[in-house]
Amino acid sequence: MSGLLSRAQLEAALRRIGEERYHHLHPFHHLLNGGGLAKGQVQAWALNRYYYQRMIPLKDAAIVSRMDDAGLRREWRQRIVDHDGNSDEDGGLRRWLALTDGLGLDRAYVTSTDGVLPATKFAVEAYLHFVREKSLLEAVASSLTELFSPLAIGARVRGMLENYDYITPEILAYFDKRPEQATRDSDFALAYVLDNARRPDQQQDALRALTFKCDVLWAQLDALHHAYVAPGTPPPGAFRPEAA
Ligand SMILES: O=C(O)c1cc(C(=O)O)c2c(n1)C(=O)C(=O)c1cc(C(=O)O)[nH]c1-2
Repeated sequence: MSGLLSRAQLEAALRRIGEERYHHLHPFHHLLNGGGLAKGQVQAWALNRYYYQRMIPLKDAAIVSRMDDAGLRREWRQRIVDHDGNSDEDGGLRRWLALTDGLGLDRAYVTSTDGVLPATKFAVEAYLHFVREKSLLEAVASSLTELFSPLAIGARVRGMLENYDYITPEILAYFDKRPEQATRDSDFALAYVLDNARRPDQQQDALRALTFKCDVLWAQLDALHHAYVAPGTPPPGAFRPEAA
C-alpha cells in the first residue's frame, strides 16, 4: 500500500502522469503538427474531436449536479458557459464548428455525428460515465489533463499554421481562448484535489482518475490512427475522406 503523500509529492505525481501519458506524445498528434497528414485525415481528426467537444458540457453538467456547495457550482458552471456560450453565435462548440466548416466539412454531417468512429464514441462516453459513477474527487481529478493542454495546443497551432496552406488563424480560433481557460480551470481543479485527497486511498484514486483520462484522450487518437493512417481501415459507416 502507498503511504500518504505530501501536497508537493501528490502534485509531482500528477504532473508525472501527464509527462508520461498525455496525448501530446501520440504519433497521430506528431503527424498532425508536423504536416504529415492529408486534408482528409485532418478532417477526420476535427470531425471525431467534435464528439469530445460536444460531450464536455454534458460532463461538466454532471459534475455540477454532484456538487453540494454553491461556491463550487458557481466556479464549475463557467466551464459550461465557455463551451455553450450565451447564444448560438458564441462559445467553444460554435468555434469548433468554425474549424470543421473551414476544413470543408458539411455542418449537418458533423453535428449528426454519423461519421464519428465507434471507438471515439466509446472513449468519450466512458468519460461521461466516469464522472457520473466515481467520487466527486475522482471526477474533478479526471479534468486535470488540462494542466498539460496549453503546451500541447501551442505546439499544435504553430505546427498546423506552418504546415498546411489551408489552415488559417480564423479556422483555429477555437484554440485562442483555451490555454487561458484551461489554466484557470486546472489551477482550480488542482487546488481542489490537493485539498481533498487527504488519505492515501483518495490520493491513489486521484492519480488513477488522471491516468484514466489520459487513456480516454489516447484511445481517441489510436482510433484515428488505425482508421485513417495505418492500416487505414475505417469501420462501416464511418467518415471516409475523398480520394486526393
Ligand atoms: O486540445 C487539446 O489538447 C485539449 C485537451 C483537453 C484535455 O486535456 O482534456 C481539453 C481540451 N483540449 C479542450 O479544448 C477542452 O475544452 C477540454 C475540457 C476538458 C475537460 O476534461 O474538462 N479537457 C479539455
